[in-house]
Amino acid sequence: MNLPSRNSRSHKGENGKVAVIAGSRDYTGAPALASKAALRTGSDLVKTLTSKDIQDTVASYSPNFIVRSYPGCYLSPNGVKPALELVRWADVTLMGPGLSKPDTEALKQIFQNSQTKWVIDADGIKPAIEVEVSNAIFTPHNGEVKYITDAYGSIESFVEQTGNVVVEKGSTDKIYSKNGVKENNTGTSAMTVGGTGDVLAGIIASLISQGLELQNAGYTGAVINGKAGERATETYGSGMLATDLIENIPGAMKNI
Ligand SMILES: NC(=O)C1=CN([C@@H]2O[C@H](COP(=O)(O)OP(=O)(O)OC[C@H]3O[C@@H](n4cnc5c(N)ncnc54)[C@H](O)[C@@H]3O)[C@@H](O)[C@H]2O)[C@@H](O)CC1
Ligand SMILES: Nc1ncnc2c1ncn2[C@@H]1O[C@H](COP(=O)(O)OP(=O)(O)O)[C@@H](O)[C@H]1O
Ligand SMILES: [Mg+2]
Repeated sequence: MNLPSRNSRSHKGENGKVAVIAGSRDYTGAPALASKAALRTGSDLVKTLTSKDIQDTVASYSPNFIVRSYPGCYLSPNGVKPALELVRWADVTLMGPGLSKPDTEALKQIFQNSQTKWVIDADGIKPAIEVEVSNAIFTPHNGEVKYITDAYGSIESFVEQTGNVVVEKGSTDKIYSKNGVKENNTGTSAMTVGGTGDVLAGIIASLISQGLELQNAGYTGAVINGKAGERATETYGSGMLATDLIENIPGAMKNI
């Protein structure tokens, strides 16, 4: 499995710049979980864009975070400009975790006015499909897959027609791309705890920011997430939290 490599003469930002557009009044954890997971996977810089009402809350979770905001409690039209600026800065943008009730038109405008690589999760999935976003990895759980199958009949025809990659999450993750389907069986049932999908999305975004191709980032990310979950379950059993999983990402990466 090829992981990102770091040369000794790299400078700040060279090992990946990730934008995370996530969170809302309803979910303050998701942006932090995804952002910290991206840093722990090795990206140099992660900038998190969220709603003003939770900006200080998210920033308070770690001095490693760079948190920007748009006015209000949910993504709305006045979030489009800051989002487009952040997308231009980043190597890859993660869109979706915790957005809850984003203004769909604003979300679509961000997708349609950006040329970048995307990781699209949770509340970003349905709008992204509706505007036919490309150059993207989608990370639906079993409930969110319906947005893809309702629109394209099957995940296989979605990836065939769009060239996108899909990580269908579950006890066995299935990674679909034009080259077929790969399975990941790592992980434990303790990973059904809330937030492990937000973590996976951050891991995958980080791997893309460090140079991995979409399909490889999807599969490698799922393996890292599962291995980190196994390590955290050894310590905490079914009391494992998504934050415990994040702290086990570096150890998991060393052993795959
Ligand atoms: N600490 C936090 O801030 C967290 C924020 N989260 C955010 O919460 C929002 C909703 O997340 P979820 O969709 O997980 O939670 P929900 O409970 O809102 O699930 C949405 C729908 O999907 C179904 N569903 C959920 N998980 C499923 C699965 N594995 N298989 C089949 N159906 C499933 C549910 O029954 C429901 O109908 C997302 O934006 C997510 O990013 C979650 O990741 C949990 C942690
Ligand atoms: N039984 C299980 N065994 C291993 N991994 C699991 C199991 N159930 C869920 N997962 C993993 O947990 C994560 C769940 O993602 P998701 O439902 O989006 O969580 P959340 O939205 O709460 O962050 C996925 O990475 C999935 O692979
Ligand atoms: Mg999720």
